[in-house]
Amino acid sequence: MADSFTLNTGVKIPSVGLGTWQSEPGQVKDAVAHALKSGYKHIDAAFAYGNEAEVGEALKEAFAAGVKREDIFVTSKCWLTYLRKPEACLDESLQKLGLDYVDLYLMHWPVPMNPNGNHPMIPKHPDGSRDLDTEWSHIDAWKAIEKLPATGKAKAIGVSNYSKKFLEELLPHCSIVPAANQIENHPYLPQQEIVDFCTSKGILIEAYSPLGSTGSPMFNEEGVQEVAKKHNVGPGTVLISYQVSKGHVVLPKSVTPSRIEENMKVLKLSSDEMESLEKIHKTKGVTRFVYPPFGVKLGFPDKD
Ligand SMILES: NC(=O)C1=CN([C@@H]2O[C@H](COP(=O)(O)OP(=O)(O)OC[C@H]3O[C@@H](n4cnc5c(N)ncnc54)[C@H](OP(=O)(O)O)[C@@H]3O)[C@@H](O)[C@H]2O)C=CC1
Ligand SMILES: O=C[C@H](O)[C@@H](O)[C@@H](O)[C@H](O)C(=O)O
Repeated sequence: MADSFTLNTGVKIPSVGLGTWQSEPGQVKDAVAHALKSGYKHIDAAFAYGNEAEVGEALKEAFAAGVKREDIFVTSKCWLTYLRKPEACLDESLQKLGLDYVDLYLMHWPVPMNPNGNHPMIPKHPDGSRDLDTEWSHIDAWKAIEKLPATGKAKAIGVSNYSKKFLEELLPHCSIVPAANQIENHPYLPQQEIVDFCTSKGILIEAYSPLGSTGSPMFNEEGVQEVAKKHNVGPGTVLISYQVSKGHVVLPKSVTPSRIEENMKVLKLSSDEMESLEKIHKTKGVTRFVYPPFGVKLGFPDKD
């Protein structure tokens, strides 16, 4: 199975990366340290996760112990209240991570939010709805992000949570085609439409919430369990291997040492097994586990 894929910049990206969303301060440093000791070469971080300083502590210790910066692939993401000035968000992330550059920098969602609202991260209107920056489009945001590779602070740039509809809007305006689109992906949400579109444009898919997010609900799916039984592995290994078999980077999150190790295991699944996993959503229905209430249509067929 592929240990890495190649971005449209020509740079390799390790196929499995450690997720860090909701990895609590007090736990995330140990999780990243354990992952790096166990052989992970890829960490998925974000400004919005509020834990990049601890991720940075683990990286710093690993580098001091002999791990080379150039052997680790680090992703961060520009938060939505910074989409008018992404370099400022990147600078804050770099400072916290203790790095001079990230390997990949993503627009977290194509939804600019008011940078001068009542909260630095999730500004809201008095009625509780999210306070969006309606004068700044996701295309304006991408144009600002396109300036970052020239600074040397982001080796590659990409997007996250882009539907086919939004990418079709964006691509005609791009000087740099996004290197990746990080989207939710698992057998209840294969998103084949956006996957095929990205593949046709040379945009690599990164699968987030591959286990179904918090509490790994996809572990309960019988179709996944059946394949797991055949290989005498846990359902997580099947869910992770499913993504790598599809040519996707996969980003399982865990703060539990044994799970962090388990999640590195990638199996070759047969075409029959892949077919059975691909079919699950047709009978069990489509489920999207991560969909914040932005109050805008993001163009995903299951949400329109
Ligand atoms: N771009 C975006 O908008 C988004 C990006 N992401 C990225 O993708 C990553 C992964 O997605 P996420 O939503 O965190 O969810 P995951 O699908 O990775 O599931 C994480 C959950 O599964 C549990 N778990 C992990 N491994 C195992 C295992 N082997 N056995 C049993 N349980 C397990 C974890 O528990 P525990 O930690 O307690 O072990 C946690 O509760 C994120 O951390 C983030 O980096 C995620 C969502 C949105
Ligand atoms: O990466 C993880 C997710 O996208 C997360 O950052 C968002 O869902 C955020 O909590 C929000 O409410 O908008």
